[in-house]
Amino acid sequence: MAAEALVETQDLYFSRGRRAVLTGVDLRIPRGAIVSVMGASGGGKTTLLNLIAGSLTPSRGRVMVAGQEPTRLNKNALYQLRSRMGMLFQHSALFTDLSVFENVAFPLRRHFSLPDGILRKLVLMKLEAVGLRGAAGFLPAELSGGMARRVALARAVVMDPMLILYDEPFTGLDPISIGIIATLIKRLNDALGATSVIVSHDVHETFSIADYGYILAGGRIIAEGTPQALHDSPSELARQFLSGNPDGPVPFHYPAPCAYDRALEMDTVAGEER
Ligand SMILES: Nc1ncnc2c1ncn2[C@@H]1O[C@H](COP(=O)(O)OP(=O)(O)OP(=O)(O)O)[C@@H](O)[C@H]1O
Repeated sequence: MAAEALVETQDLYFSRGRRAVLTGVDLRIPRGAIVSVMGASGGGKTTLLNLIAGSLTPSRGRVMVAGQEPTRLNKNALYQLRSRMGMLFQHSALFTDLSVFENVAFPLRRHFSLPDGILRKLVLMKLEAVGLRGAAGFLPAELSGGMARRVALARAVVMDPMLILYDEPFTGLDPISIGIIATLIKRLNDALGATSVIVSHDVHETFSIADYGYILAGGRIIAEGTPQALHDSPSELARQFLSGNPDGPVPFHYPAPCAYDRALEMDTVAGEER
């Protein structure tokens, strides 16, 4: 991973109230790469994407995107930086009362005032790239889940972003649609000369397109490397996650805060004594 980093986090901490979500995350995402972030549910992956997008502010440490710290930028500069990022979330989040064409056109209309002909060409080009030019006039309700995800992908890349953030892009899709989305992520990253970060639980599909991966657990990175190196990782946690094994270092029970746990125990004891 010698290429220049487009995204870098250094000693990144983030807390929600008294709960530490990220505790010292160092991550490096080279320009042009597809990098996956995996880990157990609640491990802070979406939080990490939000920190990269500048929607959350680190409690400590920093996030650099294209040499800038998003949360130190003024409103205008952050808006400019965000306009160079595309985001795709698991629920596709299409505007239900807008056509497929208008959904994809939305970011362009918001940021630029383009002549109709150019706007039309840009939107249809992206719909063509995801194989849905023929569905331009449909409403989201007329699309299958896989088609809706492809429209959301076209919308995420309509501004030719330098960075594309994917949060669970495969969730809820059938195997064929998952394969199509994975292929499109790779193809679009290469065609646009972009950089992609994929948060996903789908190890097989994500590793089929990722150049490098990180595994988050307990707020830290516990393993990193190429997909092959991660499969061979000596970390028991990493192996448990990648194999989906219910038995291992990741506990089944969500840890209750100590005071609450003690209070529950005392309640039970008191109840038994009565
Ligand atoms: N808006 C919020 N307010 C309070 N706590 C939150 C909020 N969003 C997330 N959290 C907490 O932050 C922690 C990390 O959440 P996050 O969504 O980043 O995890 P994740 O790794 O993406 O999980 P998953 O794989 O289940 O989507 C969790 O403990 C979650 O309960």
